[in-house]
Amino acid sequence: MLTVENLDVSYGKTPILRDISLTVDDGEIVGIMGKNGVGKTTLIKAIMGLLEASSGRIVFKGERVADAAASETGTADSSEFRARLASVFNTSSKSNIWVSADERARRGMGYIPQGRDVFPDLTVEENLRMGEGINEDDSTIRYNDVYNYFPILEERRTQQAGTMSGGQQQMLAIGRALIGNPDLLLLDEPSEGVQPSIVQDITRDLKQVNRDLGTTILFVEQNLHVVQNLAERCYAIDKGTIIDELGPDRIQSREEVTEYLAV
Ligand SMILES: Nc1ncnc2c1ncn2[C@@H]1O[C@H](COP(=O)(O)OP(=O)(O)OP(=O)(O)O)[C@@H](O)[C@H]1O
Repeated sequence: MLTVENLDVSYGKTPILRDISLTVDDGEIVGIMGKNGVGKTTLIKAIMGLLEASSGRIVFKGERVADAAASETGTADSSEFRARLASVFNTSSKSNIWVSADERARRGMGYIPQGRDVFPDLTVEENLRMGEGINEDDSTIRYNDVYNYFPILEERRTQQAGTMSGGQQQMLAIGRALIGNPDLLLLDEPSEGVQPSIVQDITRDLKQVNRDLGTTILFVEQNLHVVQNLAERCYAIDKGTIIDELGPDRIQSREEVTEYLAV
């Protein structure tokens, strides 16, 4: 479903992610855990196409959606320079394949940002409708699915999203992504600002979505419960680099997991 190879991402000249490689198989639920500020959001945004890589590749469903050849300095500036050189000399640059976030969404990536970004003044139903149009299949089925997983959204269909709790807004953001019929759901800290009992509900619902619809899930988290109860496999990230990969047995070890989390 997804392969990330040797990805570097910088903000201006400040390198943030270094040599990130990971894979997510079709139908898998994979977590990326790490403490505050280690680069989790940066990674998920780069996969979604909201940030450009300075080097490395991202392959989604067998097609490259980002490919920036390795550069000496590893900054975005040098890849721009390479692209300019390629155009001056009329050579085809192997680097700088870049598929926009919109197009990645059309190809099947669904993104649930940190903080959810629901439209506070729109109703629940209007927010869900924002997920349409990405994938033009029969979305009636998807609405039924969403209301089935999150009955509270059906109850509150006409309520303004901004008046709902953090957990309900998170359900709405997941529902909005599901309306687009994604093959891969990318979630940025789904537990943030959500009370613990609702975190458990959301974890259970995401597993159910994965089982019923076959949706592949990649999430970043620093919440122990979510990591242990949602991930089938997990990468640990620190200072912009992947430092460990944990299988199911190690994920169940509280000591092993907490070592990588801010608890
Ligand atoms: N727009 C930006 N410009 C410059 N530096 C940034 C920007 N956004 C984030 N950073 C820096 O990049 C690093 C990684 O940030 P990122 O948000 O990816 O971490 P994170 O692991 O998601 O953290 P958190 O758990 O707090 O959300 C941090 O040092 C942060 O200060």
